[in-house]
Amino acid sequence: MLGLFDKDPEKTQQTLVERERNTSNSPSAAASYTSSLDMYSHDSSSSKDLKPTVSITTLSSDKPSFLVIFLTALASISGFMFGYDTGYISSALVSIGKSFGTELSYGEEQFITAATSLGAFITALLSGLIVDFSGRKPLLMISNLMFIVGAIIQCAAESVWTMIVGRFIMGFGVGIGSLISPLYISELAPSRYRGRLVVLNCLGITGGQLIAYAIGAGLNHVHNGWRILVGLSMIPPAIQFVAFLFLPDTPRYLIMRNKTEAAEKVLMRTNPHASLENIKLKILDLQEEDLLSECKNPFKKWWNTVLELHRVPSNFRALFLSCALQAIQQYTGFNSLMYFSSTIFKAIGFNNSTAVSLIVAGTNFVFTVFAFFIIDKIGRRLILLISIFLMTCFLVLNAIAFHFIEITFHHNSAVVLGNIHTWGIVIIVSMICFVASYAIGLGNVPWQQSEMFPQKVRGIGTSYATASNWGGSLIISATFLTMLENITPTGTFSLFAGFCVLSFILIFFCYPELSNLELEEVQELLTGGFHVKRSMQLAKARKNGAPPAIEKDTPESLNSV
Ligand SMILES: O[C@H]1[C@H](O)[C@@H](O)[C@H](O)[C@@H](O)[C@H]1O
Repeated sequence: MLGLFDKDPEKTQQTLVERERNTSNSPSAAASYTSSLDMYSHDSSSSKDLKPTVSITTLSSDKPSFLVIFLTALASISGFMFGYDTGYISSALVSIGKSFGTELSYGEEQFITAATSLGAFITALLSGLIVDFSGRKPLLMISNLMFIVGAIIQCAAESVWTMIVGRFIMGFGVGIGSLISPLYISELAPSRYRGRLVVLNCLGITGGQLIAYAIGAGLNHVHNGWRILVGLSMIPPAIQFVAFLFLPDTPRYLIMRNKTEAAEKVLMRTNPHASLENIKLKILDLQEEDLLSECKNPFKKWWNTVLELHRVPSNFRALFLSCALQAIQQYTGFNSLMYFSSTIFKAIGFNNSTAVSLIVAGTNFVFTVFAFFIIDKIGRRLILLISIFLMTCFLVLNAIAFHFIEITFHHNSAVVLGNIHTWGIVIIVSMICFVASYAIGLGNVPWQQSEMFPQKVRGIGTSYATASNWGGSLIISATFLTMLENITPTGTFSLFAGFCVLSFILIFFCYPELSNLELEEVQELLTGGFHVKRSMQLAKARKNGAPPAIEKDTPESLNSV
């Protein structure tokens, strides 16, 4: 199972025996920090009988240390930039046109908006290929430079094409940040708080969108106000860049690069209450997990990793689930509201569209805060199912309400025939409820993607998933208005509702509960099946503080869901 056992069985045996001894010699440490989750048959009483075993060291069940919270907040600046840069464009578009001499055409507006998603799509894929060589931190710092260069080009832009180039380069930063920030956070976080800490990054995204909308509304009537809006976006990446000059990379990455001492230092600083003994055990866990990737030629190493992502069934299950969740997040239509809410609300006769956009972004933010408090308690699976069930209900309500409103859509503008009436109110209320339902679950859980992959394929696996997100975002933003025109709003929202129903079924049968598990445990869970039932028992046991009672698994029991 782990490469360790294939390569040097004697050393392996020695290590494991030593670990057994360490743990039993120090019962208090073992009780407070260490638990052994043996997913496969193993008789610990006799070293001769040791078989492949995963022994997971839980460093601490305490709250995350100050350093972990600080690093999470700092990494979440990337989330903020993601939100701000995708958020400011809707208000900037209103005034940009006049600065370039003529009003922007519909196509130009689409290009300017989509350039960022396209740039993000490209770098999300590319940075996955290099993240295990370059490190997490340097890539985040490169994304900071791209944010700044992109913003400078836009601020100075005198033509549409310069603007598009600036947005495209900024998109490079968004793509890298959206991949690396949750990865960095989840590799540092204690397992019990991982969900919440990754949601902090989502709070950054939704907060960034809200602030961009608010500042955009404030600068609406200021001459060249959009340049100020874009200029302000340079401050957060500059702060992140300088701070990261002095801060560490993740222990998991440092182990991959054989920097054991540096990893030990980081683990000690991020887990101040853990004993040195347990830190060393944790390092052994991480080294065991990394052993298979020992290979001198970097290209071969990379290629082996790609092969392993696709060929090892547990990795492929992780890939399937993480890409599916990101695609579901986009294809169920939330961003159509984020980008086009003013168009929709104008269509039903509600003229203060800026206020409505602010309400949409505000609801998204407030309910992401709510998700922050409940995600590790309720669990990702249940919260996702509730979220998608509610989204379906509100989408259906929306589709019905639109059926009773006469609207004609024509070239990015909509004309409502008649006055706003009861059905208009139903649409506004159900859309806001739809946003709230999305934000408590589907808006966040897909970004927990890093936890599904073992260390070795985590970089590439999460980059596929992030690219699925940006690909979906690109497609929805490019087709939504066309869909409204061609298949009517009722048809469009029914289509999104249909996606929701399919997604619900997929998640119900395939998505295991991963909260409270160590990152190293998750891949074991995905071995031999999705193990949905088993995952729920395991997560519950972990939540209650007790290491789960391990029964001996046979291949058959592992195959049962
Ligand atoms: O998780 C985020 C968040 O929900 C944003 O509001 C949305 O615009 C993004 O597309 C999504 O990935």
